[in-house]
Amino acid sequence: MVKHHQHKILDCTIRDGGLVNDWDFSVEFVQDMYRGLSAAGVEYMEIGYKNSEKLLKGGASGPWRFLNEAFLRDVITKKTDTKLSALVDIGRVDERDILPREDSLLDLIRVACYIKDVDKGLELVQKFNDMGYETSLNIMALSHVMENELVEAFEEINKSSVDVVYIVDSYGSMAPKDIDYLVTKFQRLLPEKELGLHMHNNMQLAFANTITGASRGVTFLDSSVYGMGRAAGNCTTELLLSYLKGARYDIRPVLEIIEKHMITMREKWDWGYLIPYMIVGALDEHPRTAMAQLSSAERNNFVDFYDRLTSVETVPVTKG
Ligand SMILES: C[C@H](O)CC(=O)C(=O)O
Repeated sequence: MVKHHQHKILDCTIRDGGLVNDWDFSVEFVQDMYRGLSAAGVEYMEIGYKNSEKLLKGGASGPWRFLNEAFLRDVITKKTDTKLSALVDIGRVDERDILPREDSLLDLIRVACYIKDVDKGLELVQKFNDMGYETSLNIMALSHVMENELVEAFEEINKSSVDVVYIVDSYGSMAPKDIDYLVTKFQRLLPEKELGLHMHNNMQLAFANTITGASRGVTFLDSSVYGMGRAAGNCTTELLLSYLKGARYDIRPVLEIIEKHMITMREKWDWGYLIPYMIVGALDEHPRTAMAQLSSAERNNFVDFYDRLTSVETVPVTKG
């Protein structure tokens, strides 16, 4: 078994799960989630996005997409040892919306970016660090990143103040051998940074990938309760808690959240093991086509969907 004490579980159900249901979570659910994760010993809960409504052509989304500090104080009336984090996207966050850490309930701000925007991501990181926050840089879609792009990014990251650098498998296409390879590379080239893993479950490997990273010394481990996250979802919090065990963790409060809230949610919204998500994971592609397929009348025409994605006319041109 992996020693648990160096790891920090970061549960991102509200943030990543919000991509499934347009952040249609009740306050009661989020409060139960925070209480349950705290009782379970989970170190961080990501309570949403801190993007700016002004910078996004919104649609109707719940408040967890554009977190507001006053609202947050009404929801989280008693802060526990479980720290709170929020995610921001490059170009979608208005830094003026972010209070200094001492005036905020948030502890950690995570900056999501693609490899081409690492410089912009690090500028934001610097600002948030200066405001007193813990920070992470989450490099998305790593399965599409070229070696030379990574090496260039590492040079900038090494010079930066970022605390944690995340390996993100946005397309859920990675396997444990890829995690081995990437973690070894990140550890060698970013010796002073803590590492994190955010895995999607298209190939049903998110848990295997996460514990592979944990056994290699990755400290920040993302998960979501009942795997609720975009498309095939994430490594599940309950599996991670059971596997890492130790005195600090207790799975029971998380089972309570699932029983009370998430069985009905799973009936209402699609996430998890669905064939179109498996297909895009196997093809190492963004899940948007699978999400569109599942919202259409042809949702179960798997063969046609597969043929469309693999026919020569529709195969995207790859770089290099
Ligand atoms: C940066 C986040 O981890 C974004 C995300 O969920 C992704 O899969 O990409």
